[in-house]
Amino acid sequence: MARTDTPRTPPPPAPAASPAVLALRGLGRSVGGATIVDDVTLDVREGEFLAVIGPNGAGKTSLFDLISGITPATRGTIGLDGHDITDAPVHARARLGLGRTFQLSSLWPAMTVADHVRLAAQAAEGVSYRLWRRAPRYAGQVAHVLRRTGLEHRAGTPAAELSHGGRRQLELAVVLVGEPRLILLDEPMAGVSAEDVPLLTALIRAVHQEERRTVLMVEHHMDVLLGLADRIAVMHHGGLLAVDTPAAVMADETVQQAYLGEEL
Ligand SMILES: Nc1ncnc2c1ncn2[C@@H]1O[C@H](COP(=O)(O)OP(=O)(O)OP(=O)(O)O)[C@@H](O)[C@H]1O
Repeated sequence: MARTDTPRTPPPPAPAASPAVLALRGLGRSVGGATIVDDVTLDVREGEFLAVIGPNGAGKTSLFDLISGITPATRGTIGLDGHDITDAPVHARARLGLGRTFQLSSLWPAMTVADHVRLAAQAAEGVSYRLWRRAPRYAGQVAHVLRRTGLEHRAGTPAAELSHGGRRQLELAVVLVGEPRLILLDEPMAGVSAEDVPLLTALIRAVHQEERRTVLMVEHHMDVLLGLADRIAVMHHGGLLAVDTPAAVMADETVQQAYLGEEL
C-alpha cells in the first residue's frame, strides 16, 4: 500500500547549460600606467566556439597571454574547468587541457614537420626538450595528428619549405598532439594565401565540431568567423564591448563605431 506521508519527490532540476570551461572574472593587466586588459568577465562554455575581435591594439593577444599564462594578471581571476589557474605556470595550464597557437609563427625553420610534432608529443608527456628521444613510441601519435591536419605527405619537409598555410596547419598539429580541451588560436589566417584559407577553415571547423573541442579564436577575417563562431566577443581599449551572436554583433552600432570606419 502506498504511504500517504511520504514527502513528495521534488521535480528534477532543469537541465543546466553546459558548464563554463573557462571563467574570467574582472581580469586585467596594467603595465606601467597603461591598462592593457581591463576588467574582462566572460564565461566560455564547453564545446563553444568563441571568436574574439577588435580593432588593432584592442588587447586581444594580451588577453590570450593572460589566459595561457605568458604574462601575469594584475587583477581578477581565471578559472579553467573549475580550477583557479590565475597564478599557474604555462605548463600547468597545458596539463589541465589548454593549448595555444601564436600570431607569429613559432616553428623551427630547419626542423621537419614530423619532428615538430614528435617533440610536442614528448613535451606533452612532460619530457624535457633537451632529452630528444627518437623513440618509436611516438610514431603512431605523430602519424595520427599529421593525418588529422592534412600533413601526412609533408612529414619529412622542413618547416621553412611549407607555405604560410602549411605552417599554420603544422602549428595546429603541434597543439593538437597534446589533446587540449580548450584551444586558443591567435590569428590562424595571418599571412595565409586566399587559396589556403578554405582548407584551414575546414580544419579548424573539424577540430571544433568533430573533435568537440572548445575554441577561442582571434581573427580579423569576419567572413571566416561568421561560418565558425557561436558567439563573438568584441574588445576595445582592453575591455569587452560586446559578447553576442555574430548577427547581433554585426548589427551593433557601438561595435561599428569602435572600428571607426575600419572594415568589420
Ligand atoms: N608589454 C607591454 N608593455 C606596454 N604596452 C603593451 C605591452 N604589450 C602590449 N601592449 C599594448 O597593449 C595594447 C594591446 O596590445 P595587443 O597586442 O594585445 O592588441 P591586439 O588587439 O592583439 O592587436 P592586433 O590586432 O594589432 O594584434 C597595445 O596598445 C599594445 O601596444
